[in-house]
Amino acid sequence: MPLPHHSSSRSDAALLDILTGPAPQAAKSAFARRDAALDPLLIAAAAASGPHVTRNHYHHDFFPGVMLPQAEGAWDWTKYTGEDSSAKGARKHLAYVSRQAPRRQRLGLAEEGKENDHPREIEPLKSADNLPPASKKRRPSLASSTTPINTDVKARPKAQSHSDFIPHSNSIPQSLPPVEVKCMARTRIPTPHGPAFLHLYHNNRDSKEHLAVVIDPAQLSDSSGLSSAATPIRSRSLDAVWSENETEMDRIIRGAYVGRLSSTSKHASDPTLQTTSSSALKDAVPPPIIRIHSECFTGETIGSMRCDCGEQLDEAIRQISLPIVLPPTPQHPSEITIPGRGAIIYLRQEGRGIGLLSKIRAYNLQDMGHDTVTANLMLGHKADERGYEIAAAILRDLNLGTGSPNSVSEGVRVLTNNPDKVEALQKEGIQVAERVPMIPRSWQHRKAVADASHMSEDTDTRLADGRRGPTDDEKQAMADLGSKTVYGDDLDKYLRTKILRMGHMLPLWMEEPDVTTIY
Ligand SMILES: Nc1nc2c(ncn2[C@@H]2O[C@H](COP(=O)(O)OP(=O)(O)OP(=O)(O)O)[C@@H](O)[C@H]2O)c(=O)[nH]1
Repeated sequence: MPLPHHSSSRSDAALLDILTGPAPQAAKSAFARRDAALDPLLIAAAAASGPHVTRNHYHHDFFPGVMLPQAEGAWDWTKYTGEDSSAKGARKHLAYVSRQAPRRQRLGLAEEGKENDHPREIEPLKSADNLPPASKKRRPSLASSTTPINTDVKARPKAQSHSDFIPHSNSIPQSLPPVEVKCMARTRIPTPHGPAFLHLYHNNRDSKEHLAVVIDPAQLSDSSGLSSAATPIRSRSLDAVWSENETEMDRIIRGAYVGRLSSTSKHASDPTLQTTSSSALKDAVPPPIIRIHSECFTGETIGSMRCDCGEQLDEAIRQISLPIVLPPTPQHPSEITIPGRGAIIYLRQEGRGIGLLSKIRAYNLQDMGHDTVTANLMLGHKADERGYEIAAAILRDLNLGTGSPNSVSEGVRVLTNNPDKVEALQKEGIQVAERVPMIPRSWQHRKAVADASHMSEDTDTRLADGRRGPTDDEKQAMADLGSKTVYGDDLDKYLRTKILRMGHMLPLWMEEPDVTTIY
């Protein structure tokens, strides 16, 4: 059957003629034409119209097929010798020109702004389609907060306070709207430590998809949570009604359901239902553990042993999932064990907010003898460019640590060694009941081995010699505690700098005569 002759195909053909046909005489004087078989500007335009590329992706300069000799129209790079065929013996100088605007311009950075402090340029959230009406209760003032806190901030080294490097939230330009977050989707993720529920968030501050990993047995319960020992951790924005036309299936597909989703069980959540636990055990349940975790491609994806980020993420899921033993009470004379619960807020802040490209450059500086702080400063970055306003907004959306009557708990326990995270959350009105230290696994293993065998003489000698590789006993202990354990000189240097220059609240075990005192 002959194809219908559409006007669009005529205009396409005309466009093709203009692009590839002989240059008309009139145009010659006005514009210089580019009639090369492969016009680099056209290729650049095609590449630029591809999927959105953020500065944290590694696609810059990617032109599909150009490097492949077999690709149609591609330059055969296997024939490239570096010699200029037109000028015998002369070396061809290929100018490399970056197509990226200067970093500040690309990010729209205010002179002293942080990575997360820029208004989102793409599809900003409208408050109308975002959150259900927030509680009228005012956020508790920090000054009036009486919650005991074990942050031990005073113990931070005086020599180089980390807060010198991190701008505080009051440095955010006044013109920025308050942070709003919306949970776009949620799903169940089985992990080696038990089930978790991944929540994906959009926000009005940056164009990154930040995440929350929620661990809470109530996520699998079909009931509203009234009967469970603790109030369930649920996202207000996810459970809200998004539109009048939204069907039950729409809600379920985006994750607004209760219980375990299966072919026979599909129950959309009911945003009007009260989810606060009425259990007598409620007050005995300790505050949930939360961790604010920054993305680290190298540590989490390729198992880099330069940092402990990969193991920290795994360790956080493990610790939050640990069962909680409730002590006996007059109402419940015997111990009760309930599953662990809490959340990890996973922020897309690669390299403490400087991005993967800069972090890779920083690693090269570190290999040349500079520490992680100096390397950042040498590249024109701050030691730490992270902000935690979005993390606090996600915690508020999950009703964690807000202190409001329907809050999951009065406060939260924060799994971190970084005092700045604690301070930042408190400034945002999150009630921090306690800081839980993150002990590097290699230290935990040494402690475990020391406890078990009182340290073999061999290990004592090894430590006295300043060597830090694990013995066979320690390796066995590592296998018991989890396989993703990192150790080595690079990591030791990194941890040392975090303690000495960034104020991280960990004892400097390398200089402890007795390693059993690392706690
Ligand atoms: N710039 C830079 N970033 C790094 C380096 N090593 C790890 N990171 C990043 O640091 C972030 C994790 O920060 P950490 O300092 O390990 O931990 P923290 O989150 O501040 O503190 P904790 O809560 O105690 O773990 C991730 O985004 C990593 O990509 C490094 O050498 N240079």
